[in-house]
Amino acid sequence: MSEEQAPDPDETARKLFSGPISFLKSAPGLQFLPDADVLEVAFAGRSNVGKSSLINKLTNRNGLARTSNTPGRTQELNFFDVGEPLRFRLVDMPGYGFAKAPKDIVRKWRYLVNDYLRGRPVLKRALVLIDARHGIKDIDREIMKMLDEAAVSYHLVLTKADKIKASELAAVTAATEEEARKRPAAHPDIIPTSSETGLGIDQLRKAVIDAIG
Ligand SMILES: Nc1nc2c(ncn2[C@@H]2O[C@H](COP(=O)(O)OP(=O)(O)OP(=O)(O)O)[C@@H](O)[C@H]2O)c(=O)[nH]1
Ligand SMILES: [Mg+2]
Repeated sequence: MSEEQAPDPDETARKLFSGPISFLKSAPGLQFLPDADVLEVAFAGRSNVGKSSLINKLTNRNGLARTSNTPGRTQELNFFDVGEPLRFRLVDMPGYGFAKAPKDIVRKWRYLVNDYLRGRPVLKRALVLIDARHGIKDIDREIMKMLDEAAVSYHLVLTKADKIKASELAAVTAATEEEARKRPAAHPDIIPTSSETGLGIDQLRKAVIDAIG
Protein backbone atom coordinates (compact mmCIF):
# COMPACT_ATOMS: atom_id res chain seq x y z
CA MET A 1 0.00 0.00 0.00
CA SER A 2 1.46 3.34 -0.95
CA GLU A 3 0.38 6.57 0.62
CA GLU A 4 0.80 9.90 -1.18
CA GLN A 5 2.63 12.22 1.16
CA ALA A 6 1.40 15.78 1.04
CA PRO A 7 4.32 18.22 1.10
CA ASP A 8 4.91 19.66 4.57
CA PRO A 9 4.29 23.44 4.20
CA ASP A 10 6.84 24.25 6.93
CA GLU A 11 9.48 22.22 5.12
CA THR A 12 8.61 23.85 1.78
CA ALA A 13 8.92 27.32 3.31
CA ARG A 14 12.22 26.39 5.01
CA LYS A 15 13.65 25.30 1.67
CA LEU A 16 12.62 28.55 -0.01
CA PHE A 17 14.50 30.49 2.66
CA SER A 18 17.64 28.40 2.52
CA GLY A 19 18.75 29.20 -1.04
CA PRO A 20 21.57 31.59 -1.94
CA ILE A 21 21.25 35.13 -0.62
CA SER A 22 22.75 38.31 -2.02
CA PHE A 23 22.96 41.54 -0.14
CA LEU A 24 22.51 45.13 -1.28
CA LYS A 25 22.85 48.09 1.03
CA SER A 26 21.22 51.42 0.25
CA ALA A 27 23.59 54.33 -0.02
CA PRO A 28 22.43 57.66 1.40
CA GLY A 29 20.50 59.59 -1.22
CA LEU A 30 20.13 56.55 -3.44
CA GLN A 31 16.75 56.17 -5.06
CA PHE A 32 15.49 52.80 -3.98
CA LEU A 33 14.45 51.72 -7.40
CA PRO A 34 12.64 48.44 -7.27
CA ASP A 35 13.38 45.52 -9.55
CA ALA A 36 10.07 45.03 -11.29
CA ASP A 37 10.23 41.27 -10.92
CA VAL A 38 11.49 40.94 -7.33
CA LEU A 39 8.78 41.22 -4.69
CA GLU A 40 9.64 42.67 -1.30
CA VAL A 41 8.69 42.15 2.33
CA ALA A 42 9.93 44.84 4.71
CA PHE A 43 10.81 44.48 8.40
CA ALA A 44 9.93 47.59 10.36
CA GLY A 45 9.92 48.31 14.06
CA ARG A 46 11.44 50.22 16.91
CA SER A 47 15.13 50.23 17.27
CA ASN A 48 16.42 47.13 19.07
CA VAL A 49 13.11 45.27 18.65
CA GLY A 50 14.90 42.43 16.86
CA LYS A 51 14.45 43.04 13.10
CA SER A 52 17.93 41.96 12.06
CA SER A 53 17.89 38.96 14.42
CA LEU A 54 14.60 37.78 12.94
CA ILE A 55 15.95 38.01 9.37
CA ASN A 56 18.94 35.91 10.45
CA LYS A 57 16.69 33.36 12.09
CA LEU A 58 14.30 33.12 9.13
CA THR A 59 17.16 32.52 6.74
CA ASN A 60 19.00 30.37 9.27
CA ARG A 61 22.15 32.45 8.80
CA ASN A 62 23.91 33.96 11.75
CA GLY A 63 25.43 37.32 11.06
CA LEU A 64 23.70 37.92 7.72
CA ALA A 65 21.96 41.04 9.00
CA ARG A 66 24.05 42.90 11.57
CA THR A 67 22.56 42.80 15.05
CA SER A 68 23.62 44.89 17.97
CA ASN A 69 23.00 45.87 21.54
CA THR A 70 23.33 49.48 20.48
CA PRO A 71 19.94 50.78 19.36
CA GLY A 72 20.01 52.45 15.96
CA ARG A 73 22.59 50.11 14.46
CA THR A 74 20.80 49.77 11.12
CA GLN A 75 20.49 53.25 9.59
CA GLU A 76 19.94 52.36 5.94
CA LEU A 77 17.69 50.02 4.07
CA ASN A 78 19.38 46.65 3.71
CA PHE A 79 18.07 44.40 0.97
CA PHE A 80 18.51 40.65 1.12
CA ASP A 81 17.71 38.84 -2.08
CA VAL A 82 16.72 35.29 -1.35
CA GLY A 83 17.53 33.06 -4.28
CA GLU A 84 16.13 30.07 -6.10
CA PRO A 85 13.62 28.87 -7.02
CA LEU A 86 11.40 31.68 -5.77
CA ARG A 87 13.21 35.00 -5.82
CA PHE A 88 12.14 37.58 -3.26
CA ARG A 89 13.65 40.35 -1.20
CA LEU A 90 13.70 40.89 2.56
CA VAL A 91 14.19 44.52 3.51
CA ASP A 92 15.75 45.35 6.89
CA MET A 93 14.58 48.86 7.73
CA PRO A 94 16.27 51.28 10.07
CA GLY A 95 14.70 51.18 13.51
CA TYR A 96 12.69 54.09 14.85
CA GLY A 97 12.16 55.65 18.19
CA PHE A 98 15.31 55.13 20.15
CA ALA A 99 15.87 57.48 23.03
CA LYS A 100 18.29 60.32 22.47
CA ALA A 101 18.05 60.08 18.69
CA PRO A 102 19.29 63.38 17.28
CA LYS A 103 16.57 65.34 15.45
CA ASP A 104 18.33 65.08 12.11
CA ILE A 105 18.37 61.28 12.37
CA VAL A 106 14.63 61.24 13.10
CA ARG A 107 14.01 63.50 10.12
CA LYS A 108 16.22 61.36 7.91
CA TRP A 109 14.31 58.27 9.03
CA ARG A 110 10.94 59.83 8.17
CA TYR A 111 12.10 60.81 4.68
CA LEU A 112 13.69 57.46 4.04
CA VAL A 113 10.71 55.46 5.24
CA ASN A 114 8.12 57.64 3.54
CA ASP A 115 10.04 57.54 0.26
CA TYR A 116 10.42 53.83 0.49
CA LEU A 117 6.86 52.97 1.46
CA ARG A 118 4.94 55.08 -0.99
CA GLY A 119 4.03 53.90 -4.44
CA ARG A 120 6.15 50.78 -4.42
CA PRO A 121 4.18 48.08 -6.18
CA VAL A 122 6.78 45.38 -5.46
CA LEU A 123 6.37 45.87 -1.70
CA LYS A 124 3.90 43.14 -0.92
CA ARG A 125 3.85 43.34 2.85
CA ALA A 126 5.46 44.96 5.83
CA LEU A 127 6.11 43.14 9.06
CA VAL A 128 5.77 45.54 11.95
CA LEU A 129 7.71 44.14 14.88
CA ILE A 130 6.52 44.86 18.39
CA ASP A 131 8.49 43.96 21.51
CA ALA A 132 6.27 41.46 23.36
CA ARG A 133 7.36 42.94 26.69
CA HIS A 134 6.07 46.39 25.81
CA GLY A 135 3.20 45.97 23.32
CA ILE A 136 2.23 48.63 20.76
CA LYS A 137 3.61 52.12 21.46
CA ASP A 138 2.59 55.46 19.89
CA ILE A 139 5.68 55.41 17.73
CA ASP A 140 4.50 52.05 16.31
CA ARG A 141 1.10 53.59 15.63
CA GLU A 142 2.88 56.26 13.58
CA ILE A 143 4.32 53.69 11.20
CA MET A 144 1.05 51.73 11.18
CA LYS A 145 -0.67 54.93 10.08
CA MET A 146 1.90 55.45 7.31
CA LEU A 147 1.26 51.90 6.11
CA ASP A 148 -2.52 52.30 6.33
CA GLU A 149 -2.28 55.48 4.26
CA ALA A 150 0.08 53.97 1.72
CA ALA A 151 -2.23 50.91 1.56
CA VAL A 152 0.65 48.53 2.25
CA SER A 153 -0.71 45.49 4.04
CA TYR A 154 1.16 44.55 7.20
CA HIS A 155 1.43 41.85 9.79
CA LEU A 156 2.08 42.63 13.44
CA VAL A 157 4.81 40.38 14.82
CA LEU A 158 5.62 40.13 18.51
CA THR A 159 9.34 39.67 19.21
CA LYS A 160 11.41 38.41 22.16
CA ALA A 161 8.54 36.21 23.37
CA ASP A 162 11.12 34.16 25.32
CA LYS A 163 11.52 37.07 27.72
CA ILE A 164 8.02 36.90 29.18
CA LYS A 165 5.73 34.30 30.76
CA ALA A 166 3.21 32.41 28.63
CA SER A 167 0.31 34.18 30.39
CA GLU A 168 1.84 37.58 29.64
CA LEU A 169 2.39 36.58 26.02
CA ALA A 170 -1.26 35.53 25.73
CA ALA A 171 -2.38 38.90 27.12
CA VAL A 172 -0.17 41.01 24.86
CA THR A 173 -1.18 38.90 21.84
CA ALA A 174 -4.87 39.50 22.60
CA ALA A 175 -4.37 43.24 23.09
CA THR A 176 -2.36 43.50 19.86
CA GLU A 177 -5.00 41.53 17.99
CA GLU A 178 -7.72 43.85 19.19
CA GLU A 179 -5.82 46.87 17.92
CA ALA A 180 -4.98 45.19 14.59
CA ARG A 181 -8.66 44.62 13.94
CA LYS A 182 -9.25 48.38 13.89
CA ARG A 183 -6.52 49.03 11.34
CA PRO A 184 -7.50 48.98 7.68
CA ALA A 185 -4.25 47.48 6.33
CA ALA A 186 -3.33 45.21 9.26
CA HIS A 187 -3.57 41.43 9.05
CA PRO A 188 -5.87 40.15 11.81
CA ASP A 189 -3.49 37.37 12.96
CA ILE A 190 -0.65 38.28 15.30
CA ILE A 191 2.55 36.24 15.11
CA PRO A 192 4.43 35.80 18.40
CA THR A 193 8.11 35.01 17.78
CA SER A 194 11.45 34.48 19.43
CA SER A 195 14.77 34.55 17.61
CA GLU A 196 16.19 32.76 20.66
CA THR A 197 13.87 29.75 20.78
CA GLY A 198 12.58 29.74 17.19
CA LEU A 199 8.98 30.26 18.28
CA GLY A 200 6.80 31.42 15.38
CA ILE A 201 9.58 31.21 12.78
CA ASP A 202 7.84 28.62 10.60
CA GLN A 203 4.62 30.63 10.77
CA LEU A 204 6.45 33.81 9.81
CA ARG A 205 8.15 32.14 6.84
CA LYS A 206 4.75 31.00 5.61
CA ALA A 207 3.36 34.53 6.03
CA VAL A 208 6.21 35.89 3.88
CA ILE A 209 5.69 33.25 1.18
CA ASP A 210 1.97 33.94 1.33
CA ALA A 211 2.54 37.68 0.85
CA ILE A 212 4.68 37.24 -2.24
CA GLY A 213 2.37 34.59 -3.63
N1 LIG B 1 16.09 37.20 24.24
C1 LIG B 1 15.98 37.63 22.97
N2 LIG B 1 16.80 38.60 22.51
C2 LIG B 1 16.64 39.04 21.25
C3 LIG B 1 15.65 38.49 20.38
N3 LIG B 1 15.73 39.14 19.19
C4 LIG B 1 16.72 40.03 19.31
N4 LIG B 1 17.30 39.99 20.52
C5 LIG B 1 18.41 40.82 21.01
O1 LIG B 1 18.01 42.19 20.93
C6 LIG B 1 19.08 43.03 20.50
C7 LIG B 1 18.68 43.83 19.27
O2 LIG B 1 18.47 42.95 18.17
P1 LIG B 1 18.59 43.45 16.65
O3 LIG B 1 18.17 42.30 15.81
O4 LIG B 1 19.91 44.04 16.40
O5 LIG B 1 17.48 44.60 16.64
P2 LIG B 1 17.09 45.60 15.44
O6 LIG B 1 15.62 45.76 15.51
O7 LIG B 1 17.64 45.11 14.15
O8 LIG B 1 17.79 46.95 15.92
P3 LIG B 1 18.19 48.26 15.02
O9 LIG B 1 18.95 47.79 13.82
O10 LIG B 1 18.98 49.07 15.97
O11 LIG B 1 16.92 48.94 14.66
C8 LIG B 1 20.27 42.09 20.27
O12 LIG B 1 21.08 42.11 21.43
C9 LIG B 1 19.62 40.73 20.08
O13 LIG B 1 20.46 39.67 20.46
C10 LIG B 1 14.79 37.44 20.90
O14 LIG B 1 13.88 36.91 20.25
N5 LIG B 1 15.01 37.07 22.19
MG1 LIG C 1 18.94 46.03 12.77
